Amino acid sequence: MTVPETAAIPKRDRLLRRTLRDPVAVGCLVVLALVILASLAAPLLTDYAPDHSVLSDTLAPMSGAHPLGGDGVGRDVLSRLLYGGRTSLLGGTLAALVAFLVGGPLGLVSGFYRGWFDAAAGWIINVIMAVPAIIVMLVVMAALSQDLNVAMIVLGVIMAPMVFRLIRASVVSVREELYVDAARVSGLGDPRIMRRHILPVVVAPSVIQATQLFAVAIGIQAGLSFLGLGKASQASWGAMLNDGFTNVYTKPTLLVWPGLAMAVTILAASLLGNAVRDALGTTETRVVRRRRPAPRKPAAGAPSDRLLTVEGLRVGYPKPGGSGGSDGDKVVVDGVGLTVERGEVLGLVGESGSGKSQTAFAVLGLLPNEAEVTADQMSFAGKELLGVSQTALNALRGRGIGYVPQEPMSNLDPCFRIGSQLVEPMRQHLGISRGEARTKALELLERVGIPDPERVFKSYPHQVSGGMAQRVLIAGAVSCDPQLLIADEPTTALDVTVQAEVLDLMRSLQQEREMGMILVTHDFGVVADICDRVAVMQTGRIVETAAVEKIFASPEHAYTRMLLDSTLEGGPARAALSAPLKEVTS
Ligand SMILES: Nc1ncnc2c1ncn2[C@@H]1O[C@H](COP(=O)(O)OP(=O)(O)OP(=O)(O)O)[C@@H](O)[C@H]1O
Repeated sequence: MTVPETAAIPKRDRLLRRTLRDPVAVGCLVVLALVILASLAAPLLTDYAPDHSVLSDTLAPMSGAHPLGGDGVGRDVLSRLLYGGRTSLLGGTLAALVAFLVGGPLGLVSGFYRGWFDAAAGWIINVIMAVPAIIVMLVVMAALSQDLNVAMIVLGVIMAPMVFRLIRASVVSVREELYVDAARVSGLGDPRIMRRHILPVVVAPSVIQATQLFAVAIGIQAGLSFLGLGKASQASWGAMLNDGFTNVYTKPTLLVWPGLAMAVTILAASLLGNAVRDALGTTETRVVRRRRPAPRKPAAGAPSDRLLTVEGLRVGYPKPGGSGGSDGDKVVVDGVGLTVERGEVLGLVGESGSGKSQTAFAVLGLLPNEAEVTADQMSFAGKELLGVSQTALNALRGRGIGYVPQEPMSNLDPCFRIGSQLVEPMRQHLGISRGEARTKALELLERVGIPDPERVFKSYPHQVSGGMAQRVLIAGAVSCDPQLLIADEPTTALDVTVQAEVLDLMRSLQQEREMGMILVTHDFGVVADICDRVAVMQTGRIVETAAVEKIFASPEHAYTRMLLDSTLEGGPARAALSAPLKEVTS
């Protein structure tokens, strides 16, 4: 289990540097820069004001005085082209900016928090979309202002739904990623999760959208001025097109210059957007798992060594098309009770679908929003877990309760180096400096058996093996010194030889730190290796809880016997561990 030697760690180049490697992007940037510079430098490049009209220059040919000639009313075409560029660039920028200012935050909050805010924002967005854009802009211009910039601000509001939908969809897909859940489990708060995991994913589609909106807005603004709207003193490419059409038979070149300017600007903006998207790369979406806090009873006083107390835990989901009442729920955890003492490992075993993960997620507060969670008691170290705020849960997760997931790769954010994913939760929970967190992270990586911690620290998740990634997650889970570790089938996704090593590591960490641990598994071999007590689950209920020796020696429940029989008959022999196994009798 080493980082592949051939996989040199690539530099995470800055966006600009990566974009500049694309010749198309460089060409587009040059074109846009020239258009912007020429518009800004208009007073230096021409002596004529854009609305200065000289009768004798009407339809004047190209000359030294008028390099692009005169238009239908004797104005200098070059001057109007340059000053018109200002109007178009400003209009495009205003519309895109307003669309993002309105749609961006709404999409972010809606996608992240969903619920009533999402419903209300969706309703407002639908109303905006139902509004006929051109008519509204015509009315605004006719009734309120002849200023094209005002029309562009209105256009920005009208285009905001596009931004809203794009950003909301991006946020919804990424907030359901396992690594976002993992960040939550490690106790990171919403603002930090949003900044680190959500915003980077939103940037790429936003850049494309911004360039498209910019281009569309330039086209619409030209259309408005082509119709004769806007102040007469406000030079624009659309007004130039209008003048060109009026004189299309006598001087068709009047159409060429504004048409060319618009085409080049819009094309450059669109191609630049594509190039930036390519430089940013795309993101994939993965498995869905969400969480929900639920209301419940206050915690009763807990014995001093008792870490976790769960009594009467019930998790249900509304059946599709059901009435929504608890009677119509599909119950997946039904009256579960369990306890974990300091330094104790509790195995939670059962067949697939028996409710083991749902029980673990209920304790972590990571169940989906639609889950109905109730319990007579669910407390950690005397603190109630049900019905508490997300802030309180965030403070607890990572620091009080650590979590080791089943699939290591999907629980690491592919966009960030491993080191940064270890350092952030430590800085937040332990209040230590970046340097201290880095040192601690390197020590932890070494402790979990990673041979070259410096190198792995700087690696991206795709550069390490599955077993290595699981070690990284174990290091992360114990990094803030939790009292309780919840491990959900931590070795299932690993190959057999690595499974034994990872189990060995978890056991030694648990013993050395005197952590309580819940080990979710369907493997009695794992139970024998590592657990002190076992709770056997069948169809959402715990049917038997006993010391591991007792379970193997004299299982009481028929289901436990059936599970043991199926495990012991012809099951593959497990690899030997470096630490001694628990003595079990069968
Ligand atoms: N969001 C959900 N909506 C409805 N039912 C769900 C949802 N999530 C899980 N379930 C159901 O809950 C039951 C218990 O699932 P759980 O994941 O806890 O099983 P498990 O014992 O951990 O199995 P495995 O070992 O396969 O993970 C399953 O029948 C599953 O289909």
